[in-house]
Amino acid sequence: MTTAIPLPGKAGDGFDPETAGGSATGLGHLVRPGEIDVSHGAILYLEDVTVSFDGFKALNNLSLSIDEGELRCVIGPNGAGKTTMMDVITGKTRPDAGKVFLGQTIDLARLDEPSIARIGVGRKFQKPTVFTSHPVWENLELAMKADKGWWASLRARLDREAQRKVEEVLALLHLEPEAYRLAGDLSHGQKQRLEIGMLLMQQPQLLLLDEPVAGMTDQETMELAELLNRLRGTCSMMVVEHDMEFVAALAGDAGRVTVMAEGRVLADGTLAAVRSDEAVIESYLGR
Ligand SMILES: Nc1ncnc2c1ncn2[C@@H]1O[C@H](COP(=O)(O)OP(=O)(O)OP(=O)(O)O)[C@@H](O)[C@H]1O
Repeated sequence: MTTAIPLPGKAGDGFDPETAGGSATGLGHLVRPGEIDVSHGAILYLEDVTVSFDGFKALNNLSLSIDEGELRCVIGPNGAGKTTMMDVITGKTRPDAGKVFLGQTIDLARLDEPSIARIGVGRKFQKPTVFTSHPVWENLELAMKADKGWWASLRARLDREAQRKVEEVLALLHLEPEAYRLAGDLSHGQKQRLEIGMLLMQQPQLLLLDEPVAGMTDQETMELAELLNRLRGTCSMMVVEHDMEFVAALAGDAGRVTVMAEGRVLADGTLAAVRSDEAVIESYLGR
């Protein structure tokens, strides 16, 4: 199955099918703009990824894959390499070795940060970054317009399309009553939800969330868990988090949780399985 995504696909936009696609990787065919090949089920595939900082291996032969539509929680002690992994996926850090693929054919290790964002990988950092002096709805509209290369030529369509999309995302975020408030006046939890909404405006295929509930109240934490659960099926997600209540609300009984330690996967399975894993108890969760 292939999934259509809005790609700019024009000269000079940083996306190069020759280097992104199959001819460069030996996978047999080129990636056409607008498609992510998830025919083997995986939206993200990392194999033996290593990143060294002055000889220290922040990632040490890290291998993992995420299925299309999956919501994967990643946990692990400080310094396990979770942020470095996200840096590699988003093109912020180049791996010294290993494979990093979006779908079957898009070699992320060969693309720069803006190109990776544009082909559908959205990233949410820990701190919310919203346009505080603009109303909530305008933050969403601006996020859509930020994808300027593609939209500029579709200006007439943009207004209708943007309005529909803003309304849809506001409803999804449960921020309709706040639509006309300044983003700077929102609570911390609402700002975090708004920023996720800004990423959704760009229709990501894969959303990476780095410790999204840090600093949130319990209620805000559960509201965010509900939002991410509502997003299931619309995009694949990887959530790095230390808050185990939040992880439990996302993973449920059957969801897969990956535990990282020392730059690699220490354990992987249901939350109950990793919680009872001796190595995980030893290195992270404690008794
Ligand atoms: N730019 C860098 N230069 C040197 N060392 C780095 C750099 N970035 C990360 N590291 C080191 O790599 C290791 C992994 O860091 P990383 O931030 O990826 O871990 P983490 O699992 O995200 O931790 P936390 O849960 O605290 O956010 C750490 O020991 C960190 O000090």
